[in-house]
Amino acid sequence: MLTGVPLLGAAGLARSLDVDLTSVLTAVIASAVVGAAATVAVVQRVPHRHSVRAALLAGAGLGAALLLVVNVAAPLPGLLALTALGLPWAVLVVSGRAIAAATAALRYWHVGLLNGLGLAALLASGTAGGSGYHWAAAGVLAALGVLAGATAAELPGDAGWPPALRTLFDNATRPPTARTAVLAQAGLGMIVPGALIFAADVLRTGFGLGPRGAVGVVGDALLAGAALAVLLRGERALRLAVAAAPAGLLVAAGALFVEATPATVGVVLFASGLAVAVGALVALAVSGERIAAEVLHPDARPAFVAATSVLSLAGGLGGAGLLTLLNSRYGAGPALAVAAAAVLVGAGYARRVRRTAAADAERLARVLADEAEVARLRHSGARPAALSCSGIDAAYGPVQVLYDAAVRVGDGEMVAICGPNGVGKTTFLRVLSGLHRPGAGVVRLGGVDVTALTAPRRIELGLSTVVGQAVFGSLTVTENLRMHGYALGRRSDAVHRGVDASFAVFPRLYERRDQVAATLSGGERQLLVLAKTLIQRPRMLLVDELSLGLAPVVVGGLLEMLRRLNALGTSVLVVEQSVNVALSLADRIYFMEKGAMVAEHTAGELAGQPDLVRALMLGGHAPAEDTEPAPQAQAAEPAPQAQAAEPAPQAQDAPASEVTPVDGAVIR
Ligand SMILES: Nc1ncnc2c1ncn2[C@@H]1O[C@H](COP(=O)(O)OP(=O)(O)OP(=O)(O)O)[C@@H](O)[C@H]1O
Repeated sequence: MLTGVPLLGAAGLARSLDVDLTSVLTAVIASAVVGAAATVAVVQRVPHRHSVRAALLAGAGLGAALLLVVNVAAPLPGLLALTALGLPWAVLVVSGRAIAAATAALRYWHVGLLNGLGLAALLASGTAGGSGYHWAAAGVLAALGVLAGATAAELPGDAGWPPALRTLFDNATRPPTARTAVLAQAGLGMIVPGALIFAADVLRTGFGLGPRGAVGVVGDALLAGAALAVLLRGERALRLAVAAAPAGLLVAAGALFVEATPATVGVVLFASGLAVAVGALVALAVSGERIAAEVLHPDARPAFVAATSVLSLAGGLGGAGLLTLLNSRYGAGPALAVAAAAVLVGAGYARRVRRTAAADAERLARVLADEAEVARLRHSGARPAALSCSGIDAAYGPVQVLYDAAVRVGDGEMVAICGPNGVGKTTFLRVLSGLHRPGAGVVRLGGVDVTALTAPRRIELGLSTVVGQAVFGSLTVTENLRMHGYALGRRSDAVHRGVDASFAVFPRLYERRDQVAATLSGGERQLLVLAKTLIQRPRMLLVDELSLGLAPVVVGGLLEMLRRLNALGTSVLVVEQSVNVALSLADRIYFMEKGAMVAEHTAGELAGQPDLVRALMLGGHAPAEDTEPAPQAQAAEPAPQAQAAEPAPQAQDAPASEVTPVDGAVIR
């Protein structure tokens, strides 16, 4: 699969290797199916299930035995199947290991793959003419793919089956360093596999070698490249490889122009140039991957390996097509020279990787330290925070909105986030609930890292979000509640129990149980939205601007309901523009400014300190001596001031004690 044999070059290949075209295409398809199915199976399941691990190892062993047969009989399917089956192995060795061991394993997998390709090519050139593709072998390969798929399908998992490719890439590319490295694979993949296949053809046509001789020279070059890839280590390899890869390709291209030299010298020159280029490119890929692996959380590494492989395949197909095209139009030498230039451009990623790696590694260190803390808490019998997140960056296209944002909501705690319009509060909640993908950072629910999980999975884990007043207007209150229960996949008796529990907490809704939701007042609709969360019995509730657009008297009632939910054991995080509402509700308040949390205070610290509160809301920072807000903040940022100073409909400036709930009790 990694080799990504070019469909466009298949005809030339079939000719040069004396294998019929149908066989080549069948081999490509069979290998792609096996590789994709096995990769996806491993990526999704293996880190968690030992039995699957064993099954896949057995499958890979079987595949290896099969390869011996296929390699001897037909070289091309052998090469393809080797790479297809090699990928899951790589994922296996990388998953769940310490960084050093995983990166070493990754490195040697690449080297092993190169050696395997070289040996298979030599074996083929030494023992076989093309004898056509064995249909029986294709059947076994396809069966292996089905086996891998079936193994995965019967197991429960996070991403469902088939898993979304988007999820795979999302998981693999969260830190910028990993993103660059994954994308670079498309560029590198363009050259490596394409060049090999192309080289065999050039050796046949340019130097007059027979199919066995051509494949043999490529095999030699690959073995030499493998040796070079071992020699080029660490970060230095990035710099060396950037120079060596294009140089190697130019030497190979040059060999084609030196017509005066005996053919053997030309072949040696060509093969050595190819070896240098391939070895350097592999070293480049591995170094980039190694650095990326160091900044990736161990759980994300399998997805990373799979994503790089998928892009290599895409690059391989594109690159081989491009080389074939250039070769047919302008000849082999110019094609190789263009490839060298492309490598030079593509290799610029090395510098980018080095630029972002330090910051990403620092973030990962913080994440791992958090995890260690969660593990320690669990060990000591304490319950981890209901919700915690750190290092959250988020953007809409090129516009970054959140910067290293972090909050923590303890088990059973009620916490608020306050801040002026447009600072990113809603975006932050969207990140927490899984509706917006963060550029960086980690979200944990009850100590479990949910950053890579979809919104529905987070709901299953006990997270619920209240945004707006989303109800079905044509359905009654009871029907709305039931509908929500069924949508969550609850059984009928559980739904009925949930509806009864909601009515017990919200008697006002019980009174209107047969009224269609469209005729409810705004506050009642909001109550209905809150009641829906009761059916869900969330462990953690996120609430966005509960008070928005509602009269203070209605807001008071809603706040009381939130308190009841909290008393029933639900931890709550509310986003509020009104500090008074936040103060009347929360144990702690975070203040947000320009996408970052700039202050955190307990409600007790803020009580009776209006100047401090005003300063925090206007500038996001406490005044030095708890007096007037900093004058320069006022002068420098007139817009947020103006926005915040405007009284909100829910009487933002009214003291908390003046907010009266529906039932008549005074909220404090
Ligand atoms: N879908 C989007 N595409 C582009 N930019 C967006 C999008 N949604 C929000 N933004 C921008 O991101 C920034 C933060 O918006 P967000 O809604 O998170 O802020 P907020 O603090 O919740 O504001 P408010 O209190 O007014 O609801 C704003 O500048 C907004 O214009």
